[in-house]
Amino acid sequence: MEMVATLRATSEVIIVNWTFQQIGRELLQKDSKDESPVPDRNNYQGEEKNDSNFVSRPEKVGILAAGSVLACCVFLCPCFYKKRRETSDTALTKDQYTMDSASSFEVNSAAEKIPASPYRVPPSPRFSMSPQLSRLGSVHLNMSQVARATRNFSPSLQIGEGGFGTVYKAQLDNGHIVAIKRGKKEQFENLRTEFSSEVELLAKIDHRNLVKLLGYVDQGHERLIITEYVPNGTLREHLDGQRGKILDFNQRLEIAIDVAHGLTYLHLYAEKQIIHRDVKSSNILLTESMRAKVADFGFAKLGPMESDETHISTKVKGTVGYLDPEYMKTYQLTAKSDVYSFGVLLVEIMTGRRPVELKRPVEERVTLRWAFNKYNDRRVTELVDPLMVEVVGADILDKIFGLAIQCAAPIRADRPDMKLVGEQLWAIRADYVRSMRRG
Ligand SMILES: Nc1ncnc2c1ncn2[C@@H]1O[C@H](COP(=O)(O)OP(=O)(O)OP(=O)(O)O)[C@@H](O)[C@H]1O
Repeated sequence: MEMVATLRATSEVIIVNWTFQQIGRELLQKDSKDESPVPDRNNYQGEEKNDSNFVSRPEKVGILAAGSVLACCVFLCPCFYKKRRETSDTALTKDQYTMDSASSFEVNSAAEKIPASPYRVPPSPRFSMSPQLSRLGSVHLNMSQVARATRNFSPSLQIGEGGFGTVYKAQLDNGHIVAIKRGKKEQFENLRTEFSSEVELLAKIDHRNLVKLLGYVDQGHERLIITEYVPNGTLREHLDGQRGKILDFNQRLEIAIDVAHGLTYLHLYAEKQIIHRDVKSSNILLTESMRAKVADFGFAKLGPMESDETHISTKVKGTVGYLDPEYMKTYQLTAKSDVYSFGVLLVEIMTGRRPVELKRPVEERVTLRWAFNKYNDRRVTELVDPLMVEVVGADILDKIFGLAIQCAAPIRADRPDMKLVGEQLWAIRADYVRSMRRG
């Protein structure tokens, strides 16, 4: 495929753990010495070396993740080492797709260089929203109204739990159903950034593929974010078969297109560019008609402000397994980091597999790498989620996996932008519909 033919794998990707950066580097360097060059099936100039940390499934953790990631690396490096020796003659870049641990995390690194913006909340011990923000959102509640709506934060109304806090389904006095995210009290100080980030960014966006902010409460020790309620669970739950009917191929394609549209809006059409930084299947919520909305802007960040700036330098945040290796290595964040995560997500949507599955045979544990191998061997039909009943033509699958792999290219310059990704997915869907009509 032409797009994939442009892939270049040239950077050495460094392990997640900055606290133990040096040790991690040494491990990886030792490991990577045994790596064979990795030509892609078309034109892959594989020199990429990557990190090798495994955990079983994505979950948000704090800075301690760095330590656990290193621990995983220490335990699992021998597996990689062995594997690489065993398969040194394969025509595949092992290291390119080894970004594999799966916890959300953040790491202190280079100083943040985001220019001041009228939307950013200045740090303050009491943490209050700017006057501008306090007028945003169409739902204005005080704490007693919130208590009524959530029946005093009744566990029976709890619909989820994340790094920021607990999410409740709530009914307002006017009958509207909303989701209320309540910040964890014990993380009061840590929440300041995440809360302000989420509120500021959500307040500025209005797109059918992005979860809408309706209001917020910042009172005493309460941090509450009120958003539209999206009733049909997360994409991950659907892929796991926890929500009844298994997603068919067309639904999966449409979900991918919706996510691409939501991200395109954030990157290109929002008042200021917004980089989500935590694109993953558990942050994609589905409506009853199976349309997708991107949620959870807790890690989102404004993109470069000046036209001559190519990136912002900032802490590494996100979920391991979906994290852009170039961002991890350089601390340089661009919209292409979301494109990388989207590539991982697209593989997940089509295969049903999480980015990292430790219970699999070693060569299948990193889903992206496994998919790349199959793609390279022209065996894409073996990648399709076995729960999906339809038979999809190899040509269509080839295009989808080719696009996903292009999105997850190790070098950001090789990744398409989200707008192009959406267009490509549309074209693939049109091909698919035509092929269905032909029977
Ligand atoms: N607007 C919403 N409508 C319906 N359900 C929601 C909504 N927002 C969140 N949820 C549910 O609550 C769960 C927790 O959401 P939250 O964004 O707090 O955490 P997360 O994304 O799962 O984890 P983390 O923030 O640690 O990455 C989601 O997985 C989802 O099931």
